[in-house]
Amino acid sequence: MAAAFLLCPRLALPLRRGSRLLVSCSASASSSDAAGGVGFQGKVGFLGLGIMGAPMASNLIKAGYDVTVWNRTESKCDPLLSLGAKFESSPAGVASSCDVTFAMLADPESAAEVACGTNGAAEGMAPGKGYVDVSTVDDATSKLIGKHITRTGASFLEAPVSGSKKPAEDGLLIFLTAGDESLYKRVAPLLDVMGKSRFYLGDVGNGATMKLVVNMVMGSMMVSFAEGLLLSEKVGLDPNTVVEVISQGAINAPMFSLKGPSMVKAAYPTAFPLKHQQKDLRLALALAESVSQSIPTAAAANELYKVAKSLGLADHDFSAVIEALKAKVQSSQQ
Ligand SMILES: NC(=O)C1=CN([C@@H]2O[C@H](COP(=O)(O)OP(=O)(O)OC[C@H]3O[C@@H](n4cnc5c(N)ncnc54)[C@H](OP(=O)(O)O)[C@@H]3O)[C@@H](O)[C@H]2O)C=CC1
Ligand SMILES: O=CCCC(=O)O
Repeated sequence: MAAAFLLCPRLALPLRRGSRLLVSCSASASSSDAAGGVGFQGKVGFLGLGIMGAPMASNLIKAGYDVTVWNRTESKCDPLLSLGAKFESSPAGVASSCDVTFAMLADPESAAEVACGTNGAAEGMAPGKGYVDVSTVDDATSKLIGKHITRTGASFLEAPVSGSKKPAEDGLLIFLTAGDESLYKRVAPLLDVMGKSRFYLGDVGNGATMKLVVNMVMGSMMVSFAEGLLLSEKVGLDPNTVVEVISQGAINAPMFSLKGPSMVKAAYPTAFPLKHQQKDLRLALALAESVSQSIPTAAAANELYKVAKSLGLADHDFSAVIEALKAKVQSSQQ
């Protein structure tokens, strides 16, 4: 059914328009966007300048937007300020001085604190403004944040992202949005600066849930890959060849080709911190529990990420989970 597909110009891939999903893709911030709007007019706030937030905000500044930033550790604002960003000393200050404010925080606790706490973004919100939370959280947290924002008269959109540090730097993220559809359309030009595609998934909670499902799969895939690399070494194969063979076959995934060579060298330069992957598995397990769904593979993977954290690897890349497997092998040999 040719009519069911859109062609994404940046990917040259067919994208399916499902009955509930609106999948859009557009090439630049200033061009007309696929939702029918024009480039975003107004001031943009950005809260949370970690591995993901810093390059996302940086891309907005480079695209010519008027961006105001805040980060708990203030010094992380400096590189953005040298690119031309403005600074506010609290999330409330950013929200009150901007038309739309994005937030990219570590976890449910920090996302809720920054949005709803003292001097939080909600204190600076008002009718006509928008809040877009791009952090990975659970649906209950997203709904809580949405409630605090919308009771000020402002609009709320959740928009967690697929894609890691490099796609964030390259403006190639995938946005999983849900919530206020008119805010979605309004910020589409901004999403298109930071990403290569965007999904609108309906009610608040659907974006958060979609993100957890995707990261649950990713966390388990990484553990399985790590097991394969270790097993190959144990039986006398070259794990580099395993990476190469996998890259040419049906189970090829960019993640394996990207992380495999450094995993073989026991190097884990952080793109996606292991502590965040474990957080996502923990949240996915709670999600599964809420609907009495069994996810035994993800549960086993979660245990390994917990072991890796206890080994001091929380801030390493999540591929460092292979070290938890190595530790298990060592302890079983003693
Ligand atoms: N890295 C990745 O590949 C991806 C990450 N994500 C998700 O995006 C989010 C951010 O990830 P990432 O940038 O990697 O994480 P980082 O750990 O690099 O950054 C976390 C950010 O949250 C802030 N923060 C943490 N705790 C608090 C708090 N209590 N109050 C205020 N601010 C706080 C940090 O501030 P400070 O600088 O002061 O510590 C920092 O700005 C997470 O939800 C993650 O799961 C999604 C897709 C990919
Ligand atoms: O949440 C992190 C996702 C990382 C990725 O999609 O590569």
